[in-house]
Amino acid sequence: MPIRLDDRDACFEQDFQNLLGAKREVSEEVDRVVADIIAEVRAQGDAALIAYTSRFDGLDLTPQTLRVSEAEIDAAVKACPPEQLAALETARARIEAYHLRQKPQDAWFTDEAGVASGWRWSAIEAVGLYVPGGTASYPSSVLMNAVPAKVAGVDRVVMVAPTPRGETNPLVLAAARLAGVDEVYRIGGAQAVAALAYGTAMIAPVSKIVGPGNAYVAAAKRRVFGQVGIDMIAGPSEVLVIADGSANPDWIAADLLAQAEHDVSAQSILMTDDAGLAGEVEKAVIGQLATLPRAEIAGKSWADYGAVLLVADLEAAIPLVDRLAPEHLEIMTAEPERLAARIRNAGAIFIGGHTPEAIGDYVGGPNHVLPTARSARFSSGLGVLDFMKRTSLLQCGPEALRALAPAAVRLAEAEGLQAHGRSVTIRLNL
Ligand SMILES: NC(=O)c1ccc[n+]([C@@H]2O[C@H](COP(=O)([O-])OP(=O)(O)OC[C@H]3O[C@@H](n4cnc5c(N)ncnc54)[C@H](O)[C@@H]3O)[C@@H](O)[C@H]2O)c1
Ligand SMILES: N[C@H](CO)Cc1c[nH]c[nH+]1
Ligand SMILES: [Zn+2]
Repeated sequence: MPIRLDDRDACFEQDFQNLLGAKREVSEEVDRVVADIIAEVRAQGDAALIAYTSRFDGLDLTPQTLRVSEAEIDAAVKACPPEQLAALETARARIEAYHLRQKPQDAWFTDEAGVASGWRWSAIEAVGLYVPGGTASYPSSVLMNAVPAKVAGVDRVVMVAPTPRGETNPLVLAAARLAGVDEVYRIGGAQAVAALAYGTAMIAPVSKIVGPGNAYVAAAKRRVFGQVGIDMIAGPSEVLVIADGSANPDWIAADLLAQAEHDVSAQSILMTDDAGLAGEVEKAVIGQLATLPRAEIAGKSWADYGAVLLVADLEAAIPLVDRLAPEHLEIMTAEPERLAARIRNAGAIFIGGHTPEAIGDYVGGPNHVLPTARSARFSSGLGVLDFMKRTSLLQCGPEALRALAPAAVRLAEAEGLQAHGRSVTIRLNL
């Protein structure tokens, strides 16, 4: 059973802190394993990739078969049912339209001192996309990673995705083709992250790695940060549903399970001011679990990490939501917009009972790669800006330089940096 907390109980604050502190993805053991894997890939390159893929994914590869060939992608596209390809194209077009609006503007202006300045955005040259594939395959995550990369103008988009026992969902490859991915490798886990970061004989390194994955992937991204950029920590999925008595308990249960079925480490939480609704949702979860093919995963996630939080009133829920900083927040209350406007920390907000998070997973338009493990306090979902960087620009003519020089020279003196001062004054014949 999931834990139940009530903000009217004396022990609530302690129990809530325990909930916040529960480690679902970063264990020292996982981190130790990941450190060894990264070291091994750096030392042994493709041989290590092949050995780990055999061990963790049950797939025997050679250096030549690490990469998925264009012919295999052609065959995969042909193997996909047309209605699945059409759904994929619907999703791609909607994701592209949403992300096109995120494209940033360059700027160039001259101020009152006659100094011209501004900034210019440019795409990162080579980016690695991690597409999870351990217990489920994610064509939708291919689109969510690759479409904004292409909108940003990334030259080389490299995708890695594990294929346990060599079984590939053809729609994953079709999505890669549709979104314009340039290279696809059938590797996953920490070893794939290490290969993207450091390169091997067969895989040229990239400058940034993005995308979600399990605890091993999240730990590896943390470890390679600095060698390459990373987007965020997008680990095991989470949903927090805030609901009042007006909400439908069956809908809530379905949404809690939709997240729980991702991973035994996923987390689904219900927060409500209605104890009757809480009980009905718990009952509905048990009923719906019985009919789910992934009941084992979803049931374990719900039992180990699920939670039902009772609050005296919904006003009290707002600071608790901000402290939880969930990946996904669903609001099913009488006035969901009012509550949504007051939340600061959430990766994505789904407003009203007719906006299930699953619509956002596939075809809503916004990105489904979102910060987990409370990192929505300081980071955002994947977007076009993650694939770009900003260069600042500055230009002075003789008059502008003369206008700025005195303050610059004084600051150089204050910092004891003579050469700095001279590099200004030498241009002014002072
Ligand atoms: N936040 C998001 O945007 C988002 C989106 C989609 C999926 N997800 C999450 O992505 C995750 C997908 O997980 P997954 O496991 O299905 O696929 P995955 O691709 O993330 O991980 C599979 C890999 O994990 C490695 N691994 C497994 N057990 C290992 C072990 N004992 N030691 C070392 N390495 C090991 C293997 O290399 C394997 O290839 C889920 O947690 C899901 O919730 C998150
Ligand atoms: N809910 C996941 C993000 O946490 C994304 C996803 C992909 N497919 C289904 N769901
Ligand atoms: Zn999902």
